[in-house]
Amino acid sequence: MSGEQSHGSVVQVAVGVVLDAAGRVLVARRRPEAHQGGLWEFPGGKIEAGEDLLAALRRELHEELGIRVEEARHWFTQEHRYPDKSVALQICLVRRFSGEPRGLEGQPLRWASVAELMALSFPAANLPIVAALQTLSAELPHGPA
Ligand SMILES: Nc1nc2c([nH]c(=O)n2[C@H]2C[C@H](O)[C@@H](COP(=O)(O)OP(=O)(O)OP(=O)(O)O)O2)c(=O)[nH]1
Repeated sequence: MSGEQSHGSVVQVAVGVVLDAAGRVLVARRRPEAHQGGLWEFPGGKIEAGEDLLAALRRELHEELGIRVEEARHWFTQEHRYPDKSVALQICLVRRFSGEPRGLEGQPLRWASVAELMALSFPAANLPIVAALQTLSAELPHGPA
C-alpha cells in the first residue's frame, strides 16, 4: 500500500480551473483505470513532498497539457473523503497561460461553459467547484460564462 492510501493521510492535489477569454473552463477526462476514472476533471495532480502549490500546478499543467501557466492564484481548498482515500483539492484559477492545450497523456479535453459543466460527470469532490464557478460567473460580468 502506498503512503497516500494509508489510513488517515490526505492527498494534496493541485487543481487548475483554466479559463479562456470567453470564460469557458478546460476539462479533461480521467483515464479509465485511474482513481475516479472515466469522469471529467479539472487538470492537475498530486503535489510532491516539499513542492510549492503553484509550482506543482505549473508542472502538472505543463506535463498534461503542454501549456505554461502565466497567471494563477489559489482560489479555495476542497476536501473530500472517498471510500478509499481522502483528498484536499487546492483549487487554483488560471487566468493567463501560453500555448494551446493538448491532451499529452491521451486524455480527451474540452472547453465547456459553466452551463455545459453541469451536464458532465465529475468526481464527487468537484461538485462544490462547479457550484463555485456558477456563483463566480453570476457575480462577474466578464467571469466564466
Ligand atoms: N487532477 C484532479 N484530481 C482530482 C479532481 N477531483 C478529484 O477528486 N481528484 C482526485 C483524484 C485523485 O485521487 C487525485 C489526483 O490524483 P492524480 O491521479 O490526478 O494525480 P497524478 O497526476 O499525480 O497521478 P498519478 O501519479 O497517480 O498517476 O485527486 C480533479 O478535478 N482534478
